[in-house]
Amino acid sequence: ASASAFAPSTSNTRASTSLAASQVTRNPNFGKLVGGYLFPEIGRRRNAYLEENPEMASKIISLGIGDTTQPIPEHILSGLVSSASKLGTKEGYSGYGAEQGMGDLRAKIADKLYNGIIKSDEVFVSDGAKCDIMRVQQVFGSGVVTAVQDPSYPVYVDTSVMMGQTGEINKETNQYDNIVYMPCTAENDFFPDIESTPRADIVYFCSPNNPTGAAATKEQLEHLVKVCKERGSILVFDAAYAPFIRTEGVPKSIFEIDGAREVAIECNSFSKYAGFTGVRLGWTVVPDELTFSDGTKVRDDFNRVMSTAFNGASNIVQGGGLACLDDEGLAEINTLIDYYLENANLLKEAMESIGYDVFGGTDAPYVFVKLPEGKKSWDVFSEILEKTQVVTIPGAGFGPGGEGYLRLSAFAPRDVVIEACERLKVAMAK
Ligand SMILES: Cc1ncc(COP(=O)(O)O)c(CN[C@@H](CCC(=O)O)C(=O)O)c1O
Repeated sequence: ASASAFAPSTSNTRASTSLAASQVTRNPNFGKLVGGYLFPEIGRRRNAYLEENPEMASKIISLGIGDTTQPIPEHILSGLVSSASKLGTKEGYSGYGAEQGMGDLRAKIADKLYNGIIKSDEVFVSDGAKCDIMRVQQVFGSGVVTAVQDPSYPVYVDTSVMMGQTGEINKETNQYDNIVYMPCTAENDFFPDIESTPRADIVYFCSPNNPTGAAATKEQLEHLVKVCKERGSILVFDAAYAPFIRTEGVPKSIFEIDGAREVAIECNSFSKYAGFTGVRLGWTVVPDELTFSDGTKVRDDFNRVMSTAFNGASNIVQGGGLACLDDEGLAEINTLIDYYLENANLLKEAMESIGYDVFGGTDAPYVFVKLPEGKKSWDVFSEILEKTQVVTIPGAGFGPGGEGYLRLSAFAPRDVVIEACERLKVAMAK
């Protein structure tokens, strides 16, 4: 069992202390969430293990959370530093900026990353793709039906629950009522048979995918856009791992697909491009043509959320974003991504060498390992942690479709990846 295997998060337990309870009724949607968010739960279990085994602290290595580890390269760093230094001068100081982002950064994203197929005023600069997913959810509200790939990044489901779009979780299936789960399996190359799934208003689709590592082909994305168009659905395309795509012809943006402007929003991020996971810089593209059933523009409502509930991405960080998109910055990004892709290749080869079926890891920083029949991923997570002190992510944490798999992330330093491969080859040998 996936979610229910989590320790009940504090938000699910009634206050048992003597503190005087407020008279405020709790938002019932938060009570529907089962357990805590996946990644803090991984950290909790890691810490619980270390509490029991303090002597293992120096041995712990992580192939868990997809968090970058390589230092920010020189040119990109100079962008951050010079932006910060400017704030110390009269002529360079700036306060609140446009909530939608600096005009020249919006223009540079549209130009350098979309070759002009997107207009700069359709680009909204933010503090990250995860944050924008919740902002997009706020635009859609509680009255929509959401579809997700299964397995997928847990934020889509959890924010749908928080927004009141769902019923309770079905303890048998580990699926929330009123969410459409689109199975992504080894049998369908981790691309869902969309026609066979019920219509949803909003379809979240991540490619290259977290956790499976599958990068959808042009034909697959053309089909996805076509079905969304026919059904009047809005597609939220999460392209946070686009820079990892190296296979010729595989789209890096949904807007490479004809017709996407009428159906799609794209969330993206500098996190994995440039090691900005802690710097916090992302963007969302909402095309002018995208409208609701009453003809109003989705872009206008997204802009309303951004201007009402957000005061813009940091001016320092946006300076770093501008440097990322210089030729020197783009070259540095390529070098960083190559480094992580080599790590992914090492992980893939190591697990295949001991007889596992391994998916992803080619156009993505995640390797998705098929476990032996009947093995539960949370059990394997614990087994590996205890035997090898390597932190991984159980597939069940990404939805019921992830059960029976393990996600390994390629973001650790090279020597750590090599060490982890050696330990896993010993401990997981069939
Ligand atoms: C598909 C996807 N979208 C967005 C993000 C986050 O983008 P930001 O721009 O950094 O907000 C992640 C990071 N997922 C990582 C980290 C865990 C998390 O974001 O909760 C992971 O899956 O390990 C992701 O996997």
